[in-house]
Amino acid sequence: MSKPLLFNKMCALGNDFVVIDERKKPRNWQARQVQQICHRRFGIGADQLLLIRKSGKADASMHIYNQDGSKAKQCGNGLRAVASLLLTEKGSLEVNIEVGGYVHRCRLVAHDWIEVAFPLPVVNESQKKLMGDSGFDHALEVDVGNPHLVLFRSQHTELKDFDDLGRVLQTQYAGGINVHALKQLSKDRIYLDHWERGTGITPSCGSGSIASVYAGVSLGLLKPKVVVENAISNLTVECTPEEVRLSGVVRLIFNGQIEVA
Ligand SMILES: N[C@H](CCC[C@H](N)C(=O)O)C(=O)O
Repeated sequence: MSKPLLFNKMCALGNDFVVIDERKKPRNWQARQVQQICHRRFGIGADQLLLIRKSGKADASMHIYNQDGSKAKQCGNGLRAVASLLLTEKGSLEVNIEVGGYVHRCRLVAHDWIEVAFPLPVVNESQKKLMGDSGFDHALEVDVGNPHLVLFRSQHTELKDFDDLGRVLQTQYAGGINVHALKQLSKDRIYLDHWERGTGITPSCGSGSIASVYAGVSLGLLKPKVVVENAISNLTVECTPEEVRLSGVVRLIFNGQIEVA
């Protein structure tokens, strides 16, 4: 029998993570092992598995697997979760975490409120033919280190069959895409629904919130600082000329150990 792995179960507005510290000994993860850990009946249950590893240029690095075992290149809420653990460990107000070569500055704002800084995303008009009678006014593709499709819907259009739409869109993008439906409530407030690649519908998505606000700002629809309402609670996204800051609550739910076959 293999040695049990210690884990922390973290939650950021319903976007949930299993975090394993591999700074001493990284392991080679197989997709089925990730699926087992993230499974909501046969495992711990999570949208993503996050691995903390050593970094040559930051306090630590974060590596991400989606619930289906695929690798992800970025995870904004996950970064806030890992930052929260490292901030407690370090007993400081700031920690630097590397993801895919970029070093993110992560800050403790208040008790369980964590802010992380991201480089400016890259925005492109979507060339896909999904507007038609879909009820969306606009679609932008946004790269936040991982790929996002931001769909702008009018205040009065009901969001129908979002799970089906998310699934269909995966077939239109090589490698899949994270999908967000944005409802603008005012110049500094939006509501977001999220469909994450490798996971499906989830109540919140940090990189998706950054992508959505940045897309809205680049269209001139939003102010640089926006409250993002999600199904459960709110995040704040602030765009400056140099970076985008994502902040909100993140909580440690429980910790334990699991055997991975
Ligand atoms: N939950 C994450 C996003 C996971 C993205 C992943 N599904 C991908 O394949 O890019 C967040 O808070 O940013």
